[in-house]
Amino acid sequence: MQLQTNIESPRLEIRSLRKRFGNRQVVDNVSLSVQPGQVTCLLGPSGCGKSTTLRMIAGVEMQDSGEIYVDGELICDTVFRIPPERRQIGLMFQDFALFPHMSVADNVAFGLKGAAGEKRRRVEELLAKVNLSWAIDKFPHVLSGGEQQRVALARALAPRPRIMLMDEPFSGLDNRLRDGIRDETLAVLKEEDTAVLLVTHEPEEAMRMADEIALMRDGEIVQQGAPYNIYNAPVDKQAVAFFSDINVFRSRSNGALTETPFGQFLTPGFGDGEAVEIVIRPQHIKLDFDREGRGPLPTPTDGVAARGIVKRARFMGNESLVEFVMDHDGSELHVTVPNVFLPKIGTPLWLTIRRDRCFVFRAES
Ligand SMILES: Nc1ncnc2c1ncn2[C@@H]1O[C@H](COP(=O)(O)OP(=O)(O)OP(=O)(O)O)[C@@H](O)[C@H]1O
Repeated sequence: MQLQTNIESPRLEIRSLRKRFGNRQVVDNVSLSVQPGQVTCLLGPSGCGKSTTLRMIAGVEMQDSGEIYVDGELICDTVFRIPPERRQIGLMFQDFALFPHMSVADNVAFGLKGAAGEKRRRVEELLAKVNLSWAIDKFPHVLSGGEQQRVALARALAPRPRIMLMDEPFSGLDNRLRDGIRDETLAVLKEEDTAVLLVTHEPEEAMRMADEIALMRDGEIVQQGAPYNIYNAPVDKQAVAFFSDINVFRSRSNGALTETPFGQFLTPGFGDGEAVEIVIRPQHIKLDFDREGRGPLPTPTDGVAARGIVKRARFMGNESLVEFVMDHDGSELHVTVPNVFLPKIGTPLWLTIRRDRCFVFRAES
């Protein structure tokens, strides 16, 4: 059956999907949509319900409630259900397993219907797109991991799926290969105008691949938006921490202001005495030298400087990580500095925090 296309609607739309295993709500009220040629990443820690969401869309798992639409057509709710093989959805998983006894051409042609000549043309077209025309008559075992992955992509795309569901598709690959394959895969998927829902637990992968990120936690989508917004306007402390190491200062609001060793922060909307957490990433703390017990003068953008003593400094490749014990309360702060900066243990330095890069949250109980 050919599903009808409704131009107005997203290519994929899921509404309020829920799934429970035993007494655990594994997917809880998940809604999202993906447009053609767009990549949405479901990003979250292991066990948060990403794969279960994908399996419901693929049709291999039934939701307890909620609906799935493709181009505006209902393909599944709790009563009506189009079987998986008729959903025009392509799948790619980490263990993509090509058929070992079939040539590359036969692997790619596997899901294709129609005349032999037509099938051959589609196979050739896709192998050219993934730069594997030379491998058309080879068998999978003579190809590298990255090449096999590209064959798997060609195979999944061959029947022109309207949607591609990818579950950690690159995690089996060597680190050095991964970036190149991700970029090539993305280019081919965009060219084919496929809507992609990609599951990953790696923030770097989501930032690299996604037009939109849906951040998932305990079965729920806690934030959804462009990578830039998710990174720069996180909804809570955990959302900041998912993308990088964090520093947290705790204080209490008073008269819409919160005092910290780094100066005052505006905290409108917080009640008097309410606990506040100010969160900053290590790369947004600036360092300055100690001038006989004094630091730099306060500025409106950086607030007041506070002194810390170097506890440890390590070179990490692109940056150096310096750990401080702060004079004011003995707390530890982590700071990253580009390139090589390895002050001796015990060196006093002054820290200022970029106020525009701080996130102010209600303290979690
Ligand atoms: N068929 C099942 N029966 C019972 N529990 C299940 C089943 N499938 C998944 N779960 C549980 O549901 C939770 C979510 O699993 P899911 O695979 O969706 O998470 P995930 O976010 O994709 O994690 P991972 O990245 O580790 O695969 C897990 O705790 C898992 O053990």
